[in-house]
Amino acid sequence: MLIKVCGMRDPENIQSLIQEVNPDWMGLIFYSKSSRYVSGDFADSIKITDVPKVGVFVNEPIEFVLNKMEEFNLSVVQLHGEESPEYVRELKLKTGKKLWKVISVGESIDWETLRDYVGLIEYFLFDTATTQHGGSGKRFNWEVLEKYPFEKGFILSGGLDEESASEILALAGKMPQLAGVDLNSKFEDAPGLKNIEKLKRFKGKIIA
Ligand SMILES: O=C(O)c1ccccc1NCC(=O)[C@H](O)[C@H](O)COP(=O)(O)O
Repeated sequence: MLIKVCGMRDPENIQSLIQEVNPDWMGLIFYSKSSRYVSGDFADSIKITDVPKVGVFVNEPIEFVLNKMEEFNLSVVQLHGEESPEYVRELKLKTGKKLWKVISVGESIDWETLRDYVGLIEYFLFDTATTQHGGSGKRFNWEVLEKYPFEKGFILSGGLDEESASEILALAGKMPQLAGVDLNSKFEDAPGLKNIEKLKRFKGKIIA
């Protein structure tokens, strides 16, 4: 089970995360309305950190994404808005990097609307629908995923906490497409500041 820790920005907290948790990815949020927004002030120290970095974007112009990829040395782009398959195709052509498409989950999902993304992305990321786009701290009803019709891997997100570990493992037992989890607000002491002990405990439960 792969682990992404999202909403990082504090250089000391990032160093502790890398040394003590060693996640598969660290997420940086480039959505200016988020309380976890990463400004350019942090770029020099974050750019050189030794962990794959996922940039989180909400309906941004492609040029903005390209600039942040360069500025922060991003390995993955997570598209957290209403970006169309055409937008994703263009971004893929221009960057050649791995792209994740977020699907905001409410009561149900119209799976056909996801089909055009399948050949373009590395993973879908399923997150709880919210007017703030992300970071709600709320779980969606995972039963919605039971009819997931693709082989494409996905990342589970939305309000995951320490107590979610056993249910995540049970879901992974039923769904081999579940490649990883995305951890955020339930592991924070303050927006953008993660509790390293909580993350370590969670990792201990989820990684055999
Ligand atoms: O976390 C935010 O503030 C945020 C705001 C706007 C768009 C995306 C955002 N977060 C991106 C993520 O991938 C989060 O980890 C995901 O939404 C889950 O967050 P949480 O429900 O707090 O676990």
